[in-house]
Amino acid sequence: MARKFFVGGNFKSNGTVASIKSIIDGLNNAKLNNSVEVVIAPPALYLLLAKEITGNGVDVAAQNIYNKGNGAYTGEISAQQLKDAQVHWVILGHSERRSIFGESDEFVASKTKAALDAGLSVILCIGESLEEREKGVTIDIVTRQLAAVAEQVQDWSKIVIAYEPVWAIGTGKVATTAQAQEVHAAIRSWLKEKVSAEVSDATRILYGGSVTDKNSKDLATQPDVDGFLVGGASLKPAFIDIINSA
Ligand SMILES: O=C(CO)COP(=O)(O)O
Repeated sequence: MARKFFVGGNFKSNGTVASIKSIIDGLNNAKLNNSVEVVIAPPALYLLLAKEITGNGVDVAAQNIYNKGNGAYTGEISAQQLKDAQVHWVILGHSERRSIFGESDEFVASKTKAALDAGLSVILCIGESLEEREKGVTIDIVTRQLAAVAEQVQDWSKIVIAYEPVWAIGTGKVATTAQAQEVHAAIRSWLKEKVSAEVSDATRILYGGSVTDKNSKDLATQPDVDGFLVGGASLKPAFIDIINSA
């Protein structure tokens, strides 16, 4: 089955009203390949602004939710609130959430379940650290992260997986096309074995970690690379070339 190429822009905790308007203006005025699904994730404070001004077929994602509904959870945003604000996507399990904020595989899985239950679509991030790669346990780590989700989630139709090796995030050290393809293929086999052949075939698997307009074309040639989750370069005009590299 043909999987629609997907490019996400994770702005992380970057931007101002002015700079986010200017990035979105750039996207609105660009000629974007319409066979690519594009989703940008500004910081939560700017989601409504982004929703209001983003056009050109580009959608908007949050970078996180809490796993409970509305209630006494100071500082958190619920899946229901995103739904109410017509934000249809959320990034979950990003390595910065896992490592800086101590989110466990189970917690990420419970947030994924909460998001799906509310009708949101999820960009689910997984990936190994440098130490884990050097120990040769990359596939064990990513499949452990996926297995935690599979314990709480049956329907994978609204999940896009982003493989983001931690050692490649924000370091300028991009995975080689072979390294990316090897892990993406392993993720797809795992989905086939543990979920279903249909889900394995249909699920988009994005690569993330130092993607730029210089390396995106090569990475996009790999059979199991169905798009990108872009950090730093999503804040720059080069993001448009990355979108169009499919
Ligand atoms: O973490 C990332 C996207 O979620 C990748 O970040 P960089 O593209 O800045 O390496």
